[in-house]
Amino acid sequence: MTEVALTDPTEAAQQMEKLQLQLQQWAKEYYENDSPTVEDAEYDKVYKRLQELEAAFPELVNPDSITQQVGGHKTKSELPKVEHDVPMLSLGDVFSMDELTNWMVNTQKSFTEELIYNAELKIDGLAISLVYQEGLLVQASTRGDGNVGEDVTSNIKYVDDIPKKLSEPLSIEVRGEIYMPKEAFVSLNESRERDGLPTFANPRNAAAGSLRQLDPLITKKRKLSAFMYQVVDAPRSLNIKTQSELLIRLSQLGLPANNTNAVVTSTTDVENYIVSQTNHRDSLSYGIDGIVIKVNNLSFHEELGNTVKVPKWAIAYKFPPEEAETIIQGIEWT
Ligand SMILES: NC(=O)c1c(N)nc(OC2CCCC2)nc1O[C@@H]1CCC[C@@H]1O
Repeated sequence: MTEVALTDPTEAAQQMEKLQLQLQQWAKEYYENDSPTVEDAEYDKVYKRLQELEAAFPELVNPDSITQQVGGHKTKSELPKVEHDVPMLSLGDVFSMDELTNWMVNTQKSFTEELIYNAELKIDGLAISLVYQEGLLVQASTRGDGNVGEDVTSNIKYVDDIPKKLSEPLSIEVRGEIYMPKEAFVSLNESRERDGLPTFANPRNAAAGSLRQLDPLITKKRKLSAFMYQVVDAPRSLNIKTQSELLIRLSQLGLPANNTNAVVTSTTDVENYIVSQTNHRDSLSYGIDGIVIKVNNLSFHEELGNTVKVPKWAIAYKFPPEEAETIIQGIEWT
């Protein structure tokens, strides 16, 4: 729509107030939920319109306007798109031991030999794909919708954990989770409070918001880390047979892999692992939102296959949402 040139200051003030509130709402969605409801282009258009009105009526500019905050507005991240040759799947969820047991019983049905599982912490971050050619990192991309993600190659070089060069000249695609350590999250939000900027709702959103930046120097200022847990077509590309071996191999290559996994067979083993890791959760320097149980034998992954969105050979046991400190704990028992 062509904007009508406003001449009446009262009308201009009302329009500026309306645009200001709209932009603040969109910025909040982007920062706090990492789930913007508008395309970047729409945000830019409204932002520019507010700037035009502020230029035409400088006496009406609101000092709290999003245009007046240093870096307050979103950097428009129209990152280039990357198509994933092998879709980056999500994970099916279960929320109780009963459901998890049912899943394990069902999965076992497809095999005569007793299945062995690899239990892993479910890192609360965002999934990433890293393409190495002859050992050199050539591309990094986010999962996106599973088929198309965003190219974050220029930002990933500021994630210290991720090597630019593997210890062997391998050409592989490695996948894992980018996360923001708990401490980095707290200090980032403290500095944003000080600067009057919107804070991030949780470390996962902070990691997503920090990685998916058009300006790599913003990513550079944010402390991001990573744990890798998959190599596409590992049996052929690495001659690896199990998930637990894969995690060891990733470390040997110089990639960050989480070593608190456990090779388990029975539901009792799984339950013991879940209980022990739940107790250990608060002492971790990073957020976890559950436990991932995977069939350890990689050749069975092909046999079990995937649905459109999730693998049939893995499941996520999700922790109950963290209770805010319950009142009881806050009461000084006399
Ligand atoms: N967040 C994690 O710690 C994690 C993990 N330890 N292992 C996997 O295995 C993948 C392999 C194929 C599908 C799931 N996925 C994880 O996170 C997923 C990635 C995308 C959605 C979940 O966050």
